Amino acid sequence: MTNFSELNISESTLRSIKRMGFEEATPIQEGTVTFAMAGRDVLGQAQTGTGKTAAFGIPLIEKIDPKNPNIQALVIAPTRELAIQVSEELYKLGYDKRVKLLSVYGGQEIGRQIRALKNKPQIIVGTPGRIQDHINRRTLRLDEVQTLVLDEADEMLNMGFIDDINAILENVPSDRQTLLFSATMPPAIRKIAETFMKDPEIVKIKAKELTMENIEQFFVKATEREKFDALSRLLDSQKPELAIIFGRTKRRVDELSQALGLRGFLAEGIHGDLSQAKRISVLRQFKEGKIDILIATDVAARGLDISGVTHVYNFDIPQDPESYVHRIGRTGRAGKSGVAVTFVTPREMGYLRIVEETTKKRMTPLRPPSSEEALVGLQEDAMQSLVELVQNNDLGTYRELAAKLLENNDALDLVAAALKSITKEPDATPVSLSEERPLPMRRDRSQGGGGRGRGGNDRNRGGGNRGGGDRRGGDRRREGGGGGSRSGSGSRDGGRREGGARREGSRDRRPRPRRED
Ligand SMILES: Nc1ncnc2c1ncn2[C@@H]1O[C@H](COP(=O)(O)OP(=O)(O)OP(=O)(O)O)[C@@H](O)[C@H]1O
Ligand SMILES: [Mg+2]
Repeated sequence: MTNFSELNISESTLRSIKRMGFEEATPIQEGTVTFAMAGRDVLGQAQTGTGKTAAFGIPLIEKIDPKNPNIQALVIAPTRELAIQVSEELYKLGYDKRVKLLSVYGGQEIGRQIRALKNKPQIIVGTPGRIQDHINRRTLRLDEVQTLVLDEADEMLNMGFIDDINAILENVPSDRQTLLFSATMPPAIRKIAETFMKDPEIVKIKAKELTMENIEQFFVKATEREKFDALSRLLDSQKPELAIIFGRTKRRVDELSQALGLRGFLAEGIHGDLSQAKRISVLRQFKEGKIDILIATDVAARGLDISGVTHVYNFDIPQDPESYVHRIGRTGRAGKSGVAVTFVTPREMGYLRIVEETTKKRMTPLRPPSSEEALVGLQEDAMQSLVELVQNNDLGTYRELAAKLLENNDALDLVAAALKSITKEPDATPVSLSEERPLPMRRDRSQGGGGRGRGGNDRNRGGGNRGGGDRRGGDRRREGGGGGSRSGSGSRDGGRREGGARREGSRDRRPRPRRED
């Protein structure tokens, strides 16, 4: 690792970096900063959680002329949450230079954004739909933009944002510098690079595996019906500090959060049908540890940096390996360790193997504890805490109470009763989840081309309405934003697609909505 001071970075930015607590530059930062500060376009790939934001953020901040009141840099991100997070990181990086910055995304009142735009921000971070909306309203002028960043460009492509991005770029000078980043580089990214970039320098951090080594990866083979009990026993035994559970559809997320709530877990769901305010508040509670389990569709999988996520559970195996990489990458960030557990039904095993081929890493089979084993584990915890209390030696008046109890009771019975009362016995409250249809049988990635085989027939095969799920999650392009446009924000985009729709309720055969939705 290299010290930031060796990278020709100005004093003010170095001060900001230091304040952020970064000591040494990560490899992607070293490579990107060097090439980007020399004016080159950069296509950057490095594993999840390795600091790609600052990798583009530092050269971007360095290039801003604080005396120039125009918008000099534009950062486009696929989801609202990510736009907010990236703008926070840029704000910190640009703090000492007094750089002015604004984030614009769907679901937030557009009038407020228009007023804020009049304050002459120098950097805009936003989601594609809302940026375009501002361009159409002539409230955003991009003709002085010198740096363009596409964070998670392949995801934006998957979400169907290509037209929006093309339209945005028509308003950005062609002699700009373009920086493009992701942890995965599926084939489609090459097309984006050719379309949007000039002779890009590819900064690819070589790693044996696509996923981080410090994430332990397991899989649990279980039928659809067994999955929930297996999950709740695993949560009891693994006791994650903060966990993210990914589900395939919005319905799934809602049902899982209710079911986990019934079993006494502090869990909340997040997906694109929730209002923006709700999404932000759930994320905040999770970051503050007020809830310890976040259940999400892929909306949270891209780029979100929440420190302290110890476990990621894929309650439903993702359809494509790239999603897997981004999902599990929410743990094991910035050098920390993490655990990822993927549930897979017997007929989905082919998907598991495809994921393993892509990541070049085998997952270890894991058998969740039986309910008896789970009970034993929890009883051991109870014993441990009793022993610790004894060792702490501050039982005060409790000793007198104990002496009184011992006058009329058997000592063994008393200790057993104390243990029983503090053991958190596994909660077997019955819950009902609608069954998700397993992914179609598939043993190879023959769809090629688009990297994730968008809209492939097998994705829709066997469609039909099951348990009402399609009514809620049927439109894969709308995930992430429906709430925004319907909540009367006055925006045509309403953030309609921001948030990772494509895999949610994708069994609907309805044609995709046009972009005015
Ligand atoms: N040089 C550094 N030293 C220490 N911590 C760092 C450094 N650079 C970044 N970080 C921290 O590491 C975490 C992950 O960074 P970031 O979100 O930029 O990762 P990423 O590579 O973009 O991941 P993803 O692929 O998931 O988007 C952040 O909390 C960030 O503040
Ligand atoms: Mg990132």
